[in-house]
Amino acid sequence: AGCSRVPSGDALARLKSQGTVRLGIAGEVPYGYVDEQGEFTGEAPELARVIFKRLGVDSVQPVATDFASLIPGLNSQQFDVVSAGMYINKERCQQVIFADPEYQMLDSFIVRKGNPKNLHSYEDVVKAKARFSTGTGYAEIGYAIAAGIPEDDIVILRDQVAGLNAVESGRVDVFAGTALTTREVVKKSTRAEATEPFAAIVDGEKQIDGGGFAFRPTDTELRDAFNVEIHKMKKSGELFRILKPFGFTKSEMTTLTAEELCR
Ligand SMILES: CC1=N[C@H](C(=O)O)[C@@H](O)CN1
Repeated sequence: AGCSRVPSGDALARLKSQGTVRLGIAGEVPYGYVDEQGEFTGEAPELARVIFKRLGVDSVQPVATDFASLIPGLNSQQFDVVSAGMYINKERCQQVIFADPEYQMLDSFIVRKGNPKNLHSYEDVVKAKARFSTGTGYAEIGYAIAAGIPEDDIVILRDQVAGLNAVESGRVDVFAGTALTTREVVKKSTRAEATEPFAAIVDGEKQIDGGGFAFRPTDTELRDAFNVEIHKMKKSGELFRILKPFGFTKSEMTTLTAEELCR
């Protein structure tokens, strides 16, 4: 305020003086979304509310975009953090920095009821020559390619709701997403179901993903302050209490670190 100056590198001081932090979300239940009452919620925004308050930033403000635009939107200042449960991986770590993950997760498919093509893995999709889809910018694109699904055959959809519609209408056989995303979105459907969660296989290794908050590469102090809080919440059990109402299980809590997931 007034003539006091906040150094551009000090994101936390800037957010404190503004009193609000803008959270990038992708309209994905239960990670970050606006609910039927018009309330902004999700595991990541609810976690952000608690942590930023402790850091001295009182309010959070949503900025909705599609998943593929989260990293570009962060780096072009459209919001201050990505609050969408984004999987931490090597490619993304070259563009943003991550807090340690708040959860770990497997993948799953949305398929037609009864799973007529018997699809339980990316390898099954290849064998059955099934029509495969996933979301724009999703990590699952890479898992499909790693399993041998031709890149040109992958149908890229806006989000999991578009995915459900495409499966229900028979336009595609499968939509891949996080196990939690698929199990949430099929709740509204009588014509589609989610498969059991499974691990994608990349370079012969089973993939366990960890999702966390992303920050601009210059905002290391903000990221570090956020990490201090998240570690305290892991220790006390508060993290699981916040995530549980969004459908997370104990087995989806994690000790993985951003550092190891970035490798
Ligand atoms: C929470 C989430 N994670 C995956 C990813 O990070 O690419 C995608 O499935 C999109 N949504």
